[in-house]
Amino acid sequence: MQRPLIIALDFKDRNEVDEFLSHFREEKLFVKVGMELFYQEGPSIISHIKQLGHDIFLDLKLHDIPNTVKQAMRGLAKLDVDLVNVHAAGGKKMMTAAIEGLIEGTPAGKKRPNCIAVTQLTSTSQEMVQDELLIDKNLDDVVLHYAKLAKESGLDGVVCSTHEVEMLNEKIGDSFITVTPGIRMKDDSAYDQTRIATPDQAHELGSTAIVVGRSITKQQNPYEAYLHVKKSWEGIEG
Ligand SMILES: O=C(O)c1cc(=O)[nH]c(=O)n1[C@@H]1O[C@H](COP(=O)(O)O)[C@@H](O)[C@H]1O
Repeated sequence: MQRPLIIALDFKDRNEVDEFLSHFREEKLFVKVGMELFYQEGPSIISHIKQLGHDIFLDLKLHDIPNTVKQAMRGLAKLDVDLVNVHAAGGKKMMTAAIEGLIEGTPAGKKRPNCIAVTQLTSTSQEMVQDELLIDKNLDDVVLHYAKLAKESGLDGVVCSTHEVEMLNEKIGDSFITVTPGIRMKDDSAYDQTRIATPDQAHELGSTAIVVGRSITKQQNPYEAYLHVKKSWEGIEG
């Protein structure tokens, strides 16, 4: 992966997507389709965006018994997306099954989508890990453990916060993909995110890719906001 800036298309329908993408003229983008949009529009939204020439991260965060995840991934592999994900909390058997499903479902001659595992959501704090998930460990240790499980299961990388990237690059190696949401420009509201960072911090710390939603999509001028985030991510501006 060439260190993409992934825009989260967290919109309610195709009309909102088209309106948003109309600001971008000829630019080739890497976009993320998540639950909000996919549950409403279904697979046709993927072919629609593909026809426009953009790369796609299909973010459905699969988390179920191994067989269900395997069969679901067989289907998703046929959609010709570039990146999919699961929750690492589903365990090694589930993650291995996800890869098997992707391999089986990928049409001959095509490359299977990369598959990454969510370690701990960027909305999760140390307090939540202890008080709600009842995991009596440091959040960093939990992220590292889940990342190791993902690696052992044959996945291509993880979703984590920017704050864990240096540790993962050091302990697992920087060819393991780290996709980091929770990205905010300096003065933006964090909203529901907890472990946040600016794009230039993500650049400095070595994220493979950043995922940016509201700091672009909810701005008055999304194209300007995108250019601003992009410069920061490329280390050109803070
Ligand atoms: O898998 C994800 O993309 C994801 C994982 C995670 O830990 N945190 C997280 O925010 N995301 C997604 O990244 C996007 C972040 O959006 P903003 O908070 O608006 O920038 C949303 O679409 C989330 O679903």
